[in-house]
Amino acid sequence: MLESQPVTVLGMMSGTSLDGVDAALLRTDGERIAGFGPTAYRAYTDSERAVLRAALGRWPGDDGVEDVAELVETAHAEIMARFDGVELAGFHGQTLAHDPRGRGTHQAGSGAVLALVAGYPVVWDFRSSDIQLGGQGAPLAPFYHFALARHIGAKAPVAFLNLGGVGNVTWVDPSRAKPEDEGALLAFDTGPANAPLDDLCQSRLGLARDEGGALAATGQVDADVVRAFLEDGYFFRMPPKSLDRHFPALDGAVAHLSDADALATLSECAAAAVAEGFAHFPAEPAQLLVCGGGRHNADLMRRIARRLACPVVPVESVGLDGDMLEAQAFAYLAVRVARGLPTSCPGTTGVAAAVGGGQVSTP
Ligand SMILES: Nc1ncnc2c1ncn2[C@@H]1O[C@H](COP(=O)(O)OP(=O)(O)OP(=O)(O)O)[C@@H](O)[C@H]1O
Ligand SMILES: CC(=O)N[C@H]1[C@@H]2OC[C@@H](O2)[C@@H](O)[C@@H]1O[C@H](C)C(=O)O
Repeated sequence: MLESQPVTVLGMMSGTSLDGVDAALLRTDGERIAGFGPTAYRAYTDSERAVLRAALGRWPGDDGVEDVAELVETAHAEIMARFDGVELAGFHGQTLAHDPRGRGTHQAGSGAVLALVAGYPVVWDFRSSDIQLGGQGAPLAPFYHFALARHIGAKAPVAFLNLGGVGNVTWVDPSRAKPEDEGALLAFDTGPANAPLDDLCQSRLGLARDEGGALAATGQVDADVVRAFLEDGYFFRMPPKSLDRHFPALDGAVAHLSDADALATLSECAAAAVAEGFAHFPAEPAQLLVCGGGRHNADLMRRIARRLACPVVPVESVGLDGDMLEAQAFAYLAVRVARGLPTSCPGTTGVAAAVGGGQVSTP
């Protein structure tokens, strides 16, 4: 176990949007944030992304999964080589499938391989033990959100929203001493966010995304589609709850619409899902701090803000880096795992009691 002194830890996240690997250095003792360090991004090439996309929904042992793991490890080894002075790393891996109450969760890539390549310990497989103990295995960033809320000096409850391929929110009461204390955190996945937008851009337009939401902003929302979407059972479940990247209720839902109308409608669905999530919060947050690539989508941000009473602002407004926050989260969680501290609790994943998830692999 590490001493309770800050260490220099590298966090790496390859998210459900399949855009690339984010990496960030953090100085932390796993409780307080002592400082932020350099960051790096390694985009997947079009052909790598096609391989990842084709592997979505696959489980360990399925055809081709070992090749995907190797692709993920190679991309991460490349980004690790760009950092000096790293004492420990947190490696999330690439989620290919997530079914917490069924087959479990599958993050491709081995931290044991990366520890050998890098020559320092790597913490990985963050989600399995939470699921084994009855939790959702996601979201895991909330313990880091708690540390951030205290780091920015929040005095009243605030909420973080990550707009990745999937959306997830964390309501934080910064007056509690520890993240696992009752009432400190409530977190869950809100619903699909950018993934359906990207998938539509890819399949209809051959584009990776709708830059800034420009095309969606010119479209008309089909309110019937949004209404039907909100009738999905997911929105009637009490949190904590988590999602796979694939949200079946949206399959074919906008097939009858023009490109612009389809994007506007999917964007409105993502915003409506966030607003539905707000209804579960114990109290209105002072502000909604948004991270993840979706905060660059002005159309989506406008739609979310229109549906909420509190200010909706990018995390940059409180001095944080919204593109690297999840990578930092896995750096922070890695130190917690190394120190034997919990990384999830009933309020974040629904696990029966606070638990630390993750394996530590040494070179
Ligand atoms: N300028 C932009 N305009 C529109 N969308 C954008 C922009 N920049 C990023 N995005 C979208 O943000 C997403 C990437 O965000 P991010 O890297 O936070 O997601 P992720 O970490 O892969 O996903 P998750 O958090 O679900 O694991 C992509 O879906 C991309 O289309
Ligand atoms: C299984 C999985 O990879 N889930 C991701 C995904 O992307 C966003 C949302 O769904 C969240 O639950 C989670 O990632 C973040 C980093 C988390 O665990 O907090």
